[in-house]
Amino acid sequence: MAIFPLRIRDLRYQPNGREVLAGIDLDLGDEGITLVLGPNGAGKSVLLRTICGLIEPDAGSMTWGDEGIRRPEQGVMMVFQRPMMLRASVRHNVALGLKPLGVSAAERRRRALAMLERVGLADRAEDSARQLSGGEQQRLALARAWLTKPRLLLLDEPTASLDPSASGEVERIIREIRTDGTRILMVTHNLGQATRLGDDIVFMSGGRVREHTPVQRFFARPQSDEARLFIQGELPWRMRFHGA
Ligand SMILES: Nc1ncnc2c1ncn2[C@@H]1O[C@H](COP(=O)(O)OP(=O)(O)OP(=O)(O)O)[C@@H](O)[C@H]1O
Repeated sequence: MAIFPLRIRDLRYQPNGREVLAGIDLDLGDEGITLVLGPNGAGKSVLLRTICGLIEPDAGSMTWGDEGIRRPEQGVMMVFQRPMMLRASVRHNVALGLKPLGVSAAERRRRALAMLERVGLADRAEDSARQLSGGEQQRLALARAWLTKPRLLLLDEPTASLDPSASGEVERIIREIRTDGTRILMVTHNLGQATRLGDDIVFMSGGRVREHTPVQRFFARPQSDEARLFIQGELPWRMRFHGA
């Protein structure tokens, strides 16, 4: 079942009256990597969690595909900045996502090992997942999501605490996942990474989407003063937290 285009209209999340999402409008087609940029507290993580179904919005609509499905039953996965690792081997942790899909144990093992090859963790397959470094855990989490062949993958700052080499490895895997046909929506604070990976940029502040433009245009000719100041690293704090 087609889940794109995803159409988000006037989406609001207001816990205790606080406007965390203040009327999000966003359209996502079925291809590419969209990077979500914006200052701390803009609502980027909350938007991803809402799209994933982890947060119930207070108002607005989110419809998937031309049939306007309210929530797809499968095909949407999210990887967090600090991924959850079961107290089990790397291989078991990767195979985890296949269990609910009814894949046999032998096939889960085969596919998990093949996937570990692709993310450069084959030699760690039988090690404890919790002993992996931060970068390796992030690769494991990407492998776990990728194995389920999601249509949409939501990534919340996947390289936030990684060194440049580990970040580069994660970026390579993200590109491969995209080439494999998965649509990606990813939050980052790394503007270099946004230019390397992104097809388009969603710029958020104050719980709203201020711009949604192709990556080159965003950096060459930002439409709003806020985006221009953000790119220059000069967005004043009051705009960061309260919107324009
Ligand atoms: N359940 C909640 N109840 C109240 N406030 C919340 C809740 N969830 C998030 N917030 C607040 O909403 C704001 C937006 O949070 P969010 O984590 O989405 O920001 P962000 O843009 O991802 O920021 P950062 O770049 O720092 O990760 C924050 O001020 C956060 O404290």
